[in-house]
Amino acid sequence: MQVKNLPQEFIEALPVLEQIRQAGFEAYFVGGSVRDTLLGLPIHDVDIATSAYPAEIKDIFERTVDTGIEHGTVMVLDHGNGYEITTFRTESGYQDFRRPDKVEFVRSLKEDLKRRDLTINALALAPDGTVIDLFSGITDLENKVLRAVGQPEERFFEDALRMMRTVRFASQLGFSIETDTFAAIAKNAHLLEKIAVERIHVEWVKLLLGQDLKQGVAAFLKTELYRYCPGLAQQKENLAKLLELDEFQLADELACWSLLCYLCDFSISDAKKFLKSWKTSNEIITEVTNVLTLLKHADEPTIDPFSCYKAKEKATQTAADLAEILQLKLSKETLITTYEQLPIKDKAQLTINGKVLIEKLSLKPGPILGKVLNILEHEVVLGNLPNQSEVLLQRAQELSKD
Ligand SMILES: Nc1ccn([C@@H]2O[C@H](COP(=O)(O)OP(=O)(O)OP(=O)(O)O)[C@@H](O)[C@H]2O)c(=O)n1
Ligand SMILES: [Mg+2]
Repeated sequence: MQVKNLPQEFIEALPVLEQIRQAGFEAYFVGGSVRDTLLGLPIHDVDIATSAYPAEIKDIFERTVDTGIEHGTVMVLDHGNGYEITTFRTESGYQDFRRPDKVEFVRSLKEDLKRRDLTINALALAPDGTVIDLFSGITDLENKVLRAVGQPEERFFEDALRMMRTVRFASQLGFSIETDTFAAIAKNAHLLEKIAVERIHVEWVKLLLGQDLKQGVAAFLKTELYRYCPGLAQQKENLAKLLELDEFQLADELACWSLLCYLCDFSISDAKKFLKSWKTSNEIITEVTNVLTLLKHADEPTIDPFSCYKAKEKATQTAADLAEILQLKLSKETLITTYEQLPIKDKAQLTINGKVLIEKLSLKPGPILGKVLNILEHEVVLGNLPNQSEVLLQRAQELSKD
């Protein structure tokens, strides 16, 4: 097969491949960018593989950085963008199911491709556009099949994360998993326990953001990979609720975690523990908490404006999107409109503040002042008082006397 029009990202990298070839070595584009090009999808990282050893690459180019020299990866800076160039390699002795005991550099493209995870990821693209397809990856792309290269179990023993990658691709691409590959995942799902949660996290979020999430989730459940993910072992039925929903597409990581926590019916403190076990960022934990607090009103037709004010824009938008996906009684429109109609979105927008109250009303800093400000904020947010300084000062005066 021949790719006629190379994507711009590849065209820009051609001088790098050309320079390696002129030095007498082979060089190809490999990995996800080749797969995505053949699928007509945008590409995000350009990986280059070569028969030249790292030391040889460093001789060929002037500006290089040892970004992953022990795996055979050198970054070349000579041609504008930085390009990661990895020497063809084979690996052996995966005693811990995640890293090879030994990486060996080789001169043969075939040796390199045959230790890659899936046939659709084991394609190489030559600078002239020729696709090197040694494992029928193109047929699998056409048939929308995810098939491990060679013996599936061997590939998953090499790196157990590949099992999560496979279900992630099922979701991203809407492909089905070939029978033997599927059976090998089901048999070895427990090996996922050997994998760092940070790596599983990346795949899990990509799975949930996939356009064919149901396909990915169905495989995740059926292979029982879920049993070896943090906090999900007891959640089979709740996860299966994802399969019952109408078609939907999640917007971002916050939506993913919020939806999960909601479907699992986690309390705020359970949700925090769950998210911590996945090592999500503190920002995600805070925002998910805000979304779940809003969704406590899921069965009510309206929501009080102060709840939206407290949750802020991002969480309200996310709760609104989930309200639509879950077809809650509390509708998307209600959440959005309630937020948009807030007289103020932030305390800083109040026409008075502590300093003003101290100056104009001779109030003293302390709990009373704080309480007065809170009441004013509340009443302005609820629309009970206009956000006008004279009105607020007058009300503050009354309140401070109480
Ligand atoms: N556990 C892994 C990770 C990666 N690869 C190989 O390395 C390539 C690049 O890996 P990576 O960028 O992590 O994944 P992509 O397949 O490119 O997917 P994405 O589009 O998400 O980057 C893969 O295509 C595959 O050939 C592999 O065999 N096993
Ligand atoms: Mg990639």
